[in-house]
Amino acid sequence: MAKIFIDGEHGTTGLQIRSRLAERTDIEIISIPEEERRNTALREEFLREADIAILCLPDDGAKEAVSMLGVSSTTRIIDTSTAHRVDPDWVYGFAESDPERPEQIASARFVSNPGCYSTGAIGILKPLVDAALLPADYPVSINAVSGYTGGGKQLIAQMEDESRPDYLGAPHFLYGLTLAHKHVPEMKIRSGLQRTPLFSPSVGRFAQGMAVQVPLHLADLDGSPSLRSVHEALAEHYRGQNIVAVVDLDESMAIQRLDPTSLNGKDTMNIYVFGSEGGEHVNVVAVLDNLGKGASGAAVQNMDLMLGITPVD
Ligand SMILES: NC(=O)C1=CN([C@@H]2O[C@H](COP(=O)(O)OP(=O)(O)OC[C@H]3O[C@@H](n4cnc5c(N)ncnc54)[C@H](OP(=O)(O)O)[C@@H]3O)[C@@H](O)[C@H]2O)C=CC1
Ligand SMILES: CC(=O)N[C@@H](CCC(=O)OP(=O)(O)O)C(=O)O
Repeated sequence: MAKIFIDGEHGTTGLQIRSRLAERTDIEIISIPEEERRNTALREEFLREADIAILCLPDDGAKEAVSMLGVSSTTRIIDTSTAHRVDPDWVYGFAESDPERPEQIASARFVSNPGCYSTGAIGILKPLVDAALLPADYPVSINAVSGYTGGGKQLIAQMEDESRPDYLGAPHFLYGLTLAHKHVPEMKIRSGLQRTPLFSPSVGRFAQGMAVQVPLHLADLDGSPSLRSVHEALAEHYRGQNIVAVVDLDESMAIQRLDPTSLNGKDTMNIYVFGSEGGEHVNVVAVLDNLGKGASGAAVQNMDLMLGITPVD
């Protein structure tokens, strides 16, 4: 039976992976006690013992775990941090990106789990670049709102604990205001863009959930496609899998308000195409749970692919 070690299992992403694996009898979880979570010697022992280590640590902790294992170890790694997401030696673990990706993940030693915002943005942008609709030098803007668990234990405490001196009382705040968020290189490279996208993130006073919007000028896309052509390209890309759904165009057209928490607790993502027939613009929006397809759900999906396990519904 494959041994799984979640390094950082007592953090936000780690706990969610743990709960997804709680009922599984086809794998063995090797678990570090919470009070020993920063015991480097014990972590190294568990990292070496595991068949797959899932790193749920900040970037520096993830890099440290990889270097502790060294090249001779056979432990396979899924890293949920940003540390290896544009590293060419790591397989980017977005299984729905292209037809070859599930097999590449299945045979990889090193898999980098996509970021939460990046899953929404790349999930919209890459299929449009691949379909030769979105020019790689298009000046893309990405606007997003995340639930506050996206900021891990630190932001959760700041949003929930009113007694803290750094308590954040805002119902919604913008950040990344200089457009230099750490996810930008990942979004650019993994979407196949040549021009750096403008990314404007924000956080709302809700724990989980996320909406990522990419508004586009139809006339500046290759071939000036219609709204329906953009929808069809996305629907075609995601045909034949059950994680990313491209919502029916007429159904999308009827939506007036979109709730970023609508997929909470699920490991799937919805993509909506908005606009008016014959209009100038298309607004493509992804909704996901930042801790589902945006992190822990995707990590479990990648683990199953690496173990050759087909999940049962
Ligand atoms: N939250 C989210 O929505 C998403 C998070 N991610 C990524 O997942 C990773 C983990 O994030 P998240 O779960 O939110 O963070 P948390 O801060 O909630 O949890 C991190 C955990 O790792 C522990 N830890 C930190 N540094 C070390 C270290 N050097 N050695 C051992 N343990 C350590 C922390 O312990 P302690 O309590 O002592 O600090 C904590 O238990 C990050 O890289 C993040 O970018 C990815 C996608 C979405
Ligand atoms: C709301 C919030 O603070 N979000 C985090 C990103 C979430 C995260 O941890 O980043 P990854 O998904 O790439 O790992 C941030 O902006 O830094």
